Amino acid sequence: MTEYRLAILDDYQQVAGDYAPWDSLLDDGIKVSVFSAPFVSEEQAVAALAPFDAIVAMRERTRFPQSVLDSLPNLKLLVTTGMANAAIDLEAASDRGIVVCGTGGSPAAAPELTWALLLAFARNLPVEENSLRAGEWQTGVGFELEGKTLGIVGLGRIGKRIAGYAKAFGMDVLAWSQNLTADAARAAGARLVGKEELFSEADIVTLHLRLSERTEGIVGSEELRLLGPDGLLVNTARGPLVDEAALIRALEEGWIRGAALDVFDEEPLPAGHALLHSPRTVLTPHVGYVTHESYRKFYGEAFEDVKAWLAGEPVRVLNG
Ligand SMILES: NC(=O)c1ccc[n+]([C@@H]2O[C@H](COP(=O)([O-])OP(=O)(O)OC[C@H]3O[C@@H](n4cnc5c(N)ncnc54)[C@H](O)[C@@H]3O)[C@@H](O)[C@H]2O)c1
Ligand SMILES: O=C(O)[C@H](O)CO
Repeated sequence: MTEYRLAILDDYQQVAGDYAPWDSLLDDGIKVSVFSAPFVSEEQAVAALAPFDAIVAMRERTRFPQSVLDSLPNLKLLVTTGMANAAIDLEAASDRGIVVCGTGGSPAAAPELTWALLLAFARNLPVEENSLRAGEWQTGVGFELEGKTLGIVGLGRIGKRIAGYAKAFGMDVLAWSQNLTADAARAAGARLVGKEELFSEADIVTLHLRLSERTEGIVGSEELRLLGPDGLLVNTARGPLVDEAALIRALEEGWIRGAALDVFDEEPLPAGHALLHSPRTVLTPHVGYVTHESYRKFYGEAFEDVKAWLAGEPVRVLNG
């Protein structure tokens, strides 16, 4: 039996072992090593991962550009969680004959976190909780969602669910993205408007676009000024959709009421970062997908991918 080496990059919550019996792969001739700390540089990743034939990489923390892939001479299988991972150069992997696989995810995880952030901001939950623990009773005054207007930027899988939640809360729903049609917006319970109208009319704007050259920096000073001093920006999609310097300025100078954010330009968010100290932010550390249900899918299906690949059976190939 050929012996393979599998690396599991378990550098988020270190829970891979709770969701799949990795050690049992030894019976199939696979020796498993688990890495629980992130590789902060390409050099570190290459030095640690060069001996491995297969890698399971949790989301996008470890980057696999061409330079890294070309330096992993044994690599034949790369499994990422979810069906898209912008940190992997799929073309370079194909050129090297590396099979890249994905897994499903839990569709409710990110929408529910988005709604939790929105409600937490609206009702000052972090402030109320901190002050209660510090011995105070009732600190701020919140606002209600019913009757407010929500602007959704990107009406894909997550944006559509958010439109449904907003309707259930009695909100008016506007939507915009570069390729959204009026019919698709209507089918989701939203009204298609222009970008400018969305930012000027909405009380809350929530971003649900994929990040690409087309969408990077899609929210800048102009949009933040249109959102206005009562407006809230929510971003659980990707940090670079927003011009972060403009956002910091908007928060410092009160162009907007605040921002509820799960994603950032640089992750983990560096100590001392301006967003950490703003009284106008509610923040979570990129945990939109971090639920037992997601992890069961991520690791369970990654395990199945490895087993299927070993058996020469079809796998969920991303670069096929
Ligand atoms: N915070 C988290 O943990 C978390 C969890 C899951 C998803 N996300 C992010 O949420 C966002 C929305 O996810 P989704 O599953 O709804 O996405 P989706 O694939 O359904 O697409 C969402 C929107 O992005 C647009 N889009 C698709 N490909 C694009 C491209 N190449 N360039 C520009 N726009 C493109 C689509 O037209 C649509 O409007 C993504 O950025 C995703 O990475 C974050
Ligand atoms: O897009 C996703 O699946 C999450 O943001 C994790 O990277």
